[in-house]
Amino acid sequence: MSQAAGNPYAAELAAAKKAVTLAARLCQAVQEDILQSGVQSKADQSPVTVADYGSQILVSLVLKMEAPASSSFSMVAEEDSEELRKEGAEEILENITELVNETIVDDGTYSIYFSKEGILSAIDDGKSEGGPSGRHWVLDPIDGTKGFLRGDQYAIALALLDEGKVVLGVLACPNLSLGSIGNLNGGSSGDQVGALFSATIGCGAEVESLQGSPAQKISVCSIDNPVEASFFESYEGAHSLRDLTGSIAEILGVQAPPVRIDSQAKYGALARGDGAIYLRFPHKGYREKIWDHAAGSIVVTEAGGLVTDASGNDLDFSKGRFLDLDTGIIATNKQLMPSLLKAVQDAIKEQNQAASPL
Ligand SMILES: Nc1ncnc2c1ncn2[C@@H]1O[C@H](COP(=O)(O)O)[C@@H](OP(=O)(O)O)[C@H]1O
Ligand SMILES: [Mg+2]
Ligand SMILES: [Mg+2]
Ligand SMILES: [Mg+2]
Repeated sequence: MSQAAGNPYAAELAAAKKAVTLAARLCQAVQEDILQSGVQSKADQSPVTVADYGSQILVSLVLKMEAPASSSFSMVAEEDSEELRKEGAEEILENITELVNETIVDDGTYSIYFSKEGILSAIDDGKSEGGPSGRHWVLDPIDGTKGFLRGDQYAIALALLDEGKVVLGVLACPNLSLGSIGNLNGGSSGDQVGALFSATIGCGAEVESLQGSPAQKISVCSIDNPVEASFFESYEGAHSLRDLTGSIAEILGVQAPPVRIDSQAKYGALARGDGAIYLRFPHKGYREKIWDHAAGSIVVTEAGGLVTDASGNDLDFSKGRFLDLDTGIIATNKQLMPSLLKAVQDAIKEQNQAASPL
């Protein structure tokens, strides 16, 4: 049964899929011709490209045009216009404007033209604070910008929060193969690239090709012996503590080396059973943002998996732009979660003892 049947969020799901598919087209065009000159540094020194901004504008445009306006539009998104309003940013603003207008014309659905001022204000559509009441779209226009710049994995990640809960998520992964990327479920369409994952609460998770193919139900792997498991983690060493993830894997008895890829493509791959575990342990003091996990986590939970913090608590997306947790995030299937949680606690204890021996 497809997610469309009996899905209370069917219209929103259709709008979300259309939005990330159009944004993916823009991102692919930019990645093919990476505009190094178009890479900006944000105040926290993280990279942002014309494609991050362009993707954010296209997603908000499509959602405003297509999603039913049951209440006023609210979106919690990663990018804002601050850097683009600064002196010296004229050229990049010009590039974004051109890129967005060209993508809209090529697509042909909308007769809309953005001025530069229109571009700036469309980016700021994403300034909502979210929270526990009402509906809020949650967008990461390019998750894994570092992977995007390297020509590797990235995702356009869009979710819908309803009364503080994630009720829908879509993940466009333009560089992810439709076949398995792990060694667990030996996919058959390995050469085809461009995956679109989607999930709605209570309706399961699916994957289809970004080019448009019938959606197929997906589910997490059924491994219950950690020795047979493999785990995903960030490609970027700075995004997760590898000493800790290494000792968790060792305690569990995981034999396979970690699969390191960028972005929420990790959640998508986990949801279709390419690997069994996802570990993410940022350095102390790092605050996780809701757009880095909202879409990915519902894709995994609707595929039958679990996503929790390091103590086993559900992630709480109702607290605003940040996730309120100070440990890490782990995801796996229901069979492995108890032993994973124990291994996480043991590894953290070991690490704390090593840091302050009696
Ligand atoms: N020091 C850090 N620790 C953990 N995550 C970080 C980080 N610095 C940046 N990030 C986040 O890691 C995301 C990428 O995750 P991954 O490592 O799984 O590819 C980034 O998303 P963006 O690329 O959207 O900025 C960013 O939000
Ligand atoms: Mg970023
Ligand atoms: Mg991100
Ligand atoms: Mg991003």
